[in-house]
Amino acid sequence: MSIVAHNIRKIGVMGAGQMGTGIALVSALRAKVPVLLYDRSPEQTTKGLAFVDKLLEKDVNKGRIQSIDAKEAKDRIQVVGHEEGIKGMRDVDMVIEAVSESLPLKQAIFASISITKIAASAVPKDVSAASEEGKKIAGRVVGLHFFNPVPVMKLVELISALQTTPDVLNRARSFAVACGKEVTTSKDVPGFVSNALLMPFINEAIMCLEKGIATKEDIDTTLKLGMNHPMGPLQLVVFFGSIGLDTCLAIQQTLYEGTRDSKYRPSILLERMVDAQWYGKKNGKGFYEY
Ligand SMILES: NC(=O)c1ccc[n+]([C@@H]2O[C@H](COP(=O)([O-])OP(=O)(O)OC[C@H]3O[C@@H](n4cnc5c(N)ncnc54)[C@H](O)[C@@H]3O)[C@@H](O)[C@H]2O)c1
Repeated sequence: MSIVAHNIRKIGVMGAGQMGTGIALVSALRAKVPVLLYDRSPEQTTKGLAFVDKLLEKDVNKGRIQSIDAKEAKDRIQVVGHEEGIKGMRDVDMVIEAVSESLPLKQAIFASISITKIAASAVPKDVSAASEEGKKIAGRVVGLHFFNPVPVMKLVELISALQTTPDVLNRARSFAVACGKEVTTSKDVPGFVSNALLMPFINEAIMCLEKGIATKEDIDTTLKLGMNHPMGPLQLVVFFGSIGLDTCLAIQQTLYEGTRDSKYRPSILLERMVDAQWYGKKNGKGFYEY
């Protein structure tokens, strides 16, 4: 596939949490694009910038980049002040949204985010989604699914909404490539490819444990040594640190409800673990003790 020029001269990143700062960093360091970073919490922005400094310093110390590259990358990231807020993002070619989900929506993270729905909601109320103007507005929305930690994980999953124009899709792909990522494309389905495969895999491993088919250690060892996975599914389920079993359950429930396919039924043991508030690494107790 030929790569089109992304023609992105400046980006805005909304949210300076784990994902937002990672995205700002790869955009500034790899794609060498100026970044405007905005977070509703100034403390979070300060924390995010300190994290960027730490990662750049580590790259320099390990000889992966020169200190001049680190300095230039850092200089490309500018914080949008609180007074300006979102309006400070006016003159950018692309805005990447990486804010936390609101609590009711949090239930749906990763699995239910319909890019098509987000694109439709970009159309102002007084404009018809079927009009030329409506299609043009919604056509500019595209899904770029980065993985945590962004500077380390090599993948970006690219998701086209029903409305996304081919030009926007191609430019988004080029941008992700410029950020040093490999890009895969997924249709806009619950979980995209990544979580539609990963979550049932983890859920099935929990079902094996629930049915007493094998011990947790044996389930993990089977996949590690037999299939060369870097870690077993019950270790992986909490590897994401801040995520945990509660989020896994929410994703699995969303896959189940979003597809109405019984193969996605969440394991009862997973539900009970969450009832017990044993979420994994993030609070110290899960299938293993942390
Ligand atoms: N952490 C992961 O492993 C991971 C992986 C892939 C996708 N995601 C998704 O990426 C998004 C961000 O996740 P994260 O882990 O970086 O979360 P996070 O909680 O670390 O950071 C989110 C940031 O968004 C800010 N924020 C919230 N509402 C805002 C608003 N209206 N305007 C500006 N800033 C706002 C918060 O202050 C916070 O700093 C979420 O939607 C999450 O589902 C996360």
